[in-house]
Amino acid sequence: MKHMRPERRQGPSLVRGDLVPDSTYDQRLLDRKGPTGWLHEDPWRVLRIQSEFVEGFGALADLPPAVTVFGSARTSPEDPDYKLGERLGGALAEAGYAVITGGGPGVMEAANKGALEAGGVSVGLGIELPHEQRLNDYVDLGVEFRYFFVRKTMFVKYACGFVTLPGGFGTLDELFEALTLVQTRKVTSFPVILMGVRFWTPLIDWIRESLEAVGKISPKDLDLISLTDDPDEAVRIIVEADSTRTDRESGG
Ligand SMILES: CC(C)=CCNc1ncnc2c1ncn2[C@@H]1O[C@H](COP(=O)(O)O)[C@@H](O)[C@H]1O
Repeated sequence: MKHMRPERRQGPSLVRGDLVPDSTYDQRLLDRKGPTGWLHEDPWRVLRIQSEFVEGFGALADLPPAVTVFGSARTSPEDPDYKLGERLGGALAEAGYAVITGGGPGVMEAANKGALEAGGVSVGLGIELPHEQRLNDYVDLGVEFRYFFVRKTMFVKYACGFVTLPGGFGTLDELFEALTLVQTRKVTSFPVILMGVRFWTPLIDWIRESLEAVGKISPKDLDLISLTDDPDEAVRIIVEADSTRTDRESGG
């Protein structure tokens, strides 16, 4: 049967009938007075997301081995956790690791400060948030992201381990994403270290009693988490995992 309906080829797509628009993509692109809604439509967003990956990969590809540090944005410089973050950043830098954080205030700032003052590479991967905010002053290499999921890829791709200090929802989200990636072997020889024994012990107990005890995780999954208050111990765990990975990759 012959189609009498109007039709239009649009690149790889064919549209007919009521789906044929009044204008073409080119017209809309070139019409400076036209609507700007397309800037916020999904195909355009895909390009923006792609560009965020390209920018991130480009900025971070030449980093030395790095460790990502997570923790509360709300920790004040007087809080002992801030000191802990600083000491950790310093110890990582002295061991030759770049320190990556979310670039914000609190624990992120503390870890960046420690790394910078110890002469290390201090990296902040910022995120666009509803309230105005800038990268903390101790970031030497900063990349700003619009999309959380792109930024999270960078946290994992350019690190050989995660250290998590006390924090809230953001920190827990990052911690459990890391654990899931290790549990499902998307990343291997990748230590996940919790610092702040008093803060984390109730969570570890809950995981043991409410997840492991009823089979929601396997007993060995708990071994994926290390718990310490000592920055040097955290560094030692990372160095050890690093050499295991290097041995494996070189067939040793
Ligand atoms: C004062 C304030 C709330 C600022 C928020 N500014 C932020 N800047 C950068 N990363 C952030 C920020 N808030 C949350 N995050 C991300 O989520 C984690 C902290 O979230 P939370 O404070 O634990 O839940 C950080 O590791 C970081 O990656």
